[in-house]
Amino acid sequence: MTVLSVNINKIAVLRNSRGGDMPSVMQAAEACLAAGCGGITVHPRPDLRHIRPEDVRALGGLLAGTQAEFNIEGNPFADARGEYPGLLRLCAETSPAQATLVPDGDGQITSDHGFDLKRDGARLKPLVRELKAMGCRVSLFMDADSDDIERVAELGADRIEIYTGPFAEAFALGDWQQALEDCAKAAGRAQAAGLGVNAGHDLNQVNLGPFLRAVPQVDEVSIGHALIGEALYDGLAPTVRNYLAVIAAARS
Ligand SMILES: CC(=O)[C@@H](O)[C@H](O)COP(=O)(O)O
Ligand SMILES: NCC(=O)COP(=O)(O)O
Repeated sequence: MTVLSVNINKIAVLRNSRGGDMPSVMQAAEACLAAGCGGITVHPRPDLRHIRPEDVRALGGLLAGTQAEFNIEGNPFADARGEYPGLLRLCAETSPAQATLVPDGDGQITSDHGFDLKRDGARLKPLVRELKAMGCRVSLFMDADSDDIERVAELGADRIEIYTGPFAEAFALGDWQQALEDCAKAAGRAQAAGLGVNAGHDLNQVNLGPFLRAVPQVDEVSIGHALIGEALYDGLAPTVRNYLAVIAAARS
């Protein structure tokens, strides 16, 4: 069954807008876990606009006592600049089940592209090795139409995360067959190369079912923006359960 990992960045955005601890990132994670999600995802960024290092550490402690997976996403190159306790240091401190490396620029509003491994492969390789030595599964954020999928395995990583933003955008416009085919092809190539397949970005309760039916290899979806938005109307636990029902229906 495809695992649902809930990205709780947006809980932190709301909290940070006032300071204090309302809404609580920890309470939100506990509610998602109690509702049956299989993991919690966070994507700390150097500007600390949402999830902060202390959140990552506290979540690491919470997740360590459960069967659920902790997935930390982020740009591993920010560590080298020493500006904040970046992805590798946070992984060393919290031992997540999975580290997902994403080639974000610091100023980006959100992630909008996967790795170009011809450019970044050589400097990613030692970082992948370092994370694997910590015991993390390593996933690389990749565009669905990338011609570098097999290279992910050569770098020693375990999975790709397909960047589903273009599919979600095409779906909203009602013309999504090509984007979906690109995702299905990327998943097939990853599987043939011995890699697992994750997917995420702008997935929601409407586009998730068609996506999963077309891409049967998907091990995990990480979903945040839409899920937290929908939870404002329906509640966090019912919304998580709605996503689990979409996944179960697509996999039945
Ligand atoms: C890699 C990815 O698609 C997500 O991690 C997404 O970028 C969430 O980060 P934000 O909440 O900062 O948009
Ligand atoms: N890896 C994708 C993720 O964690 C959530 O992305 P989004 O649902 O907030 O767009």
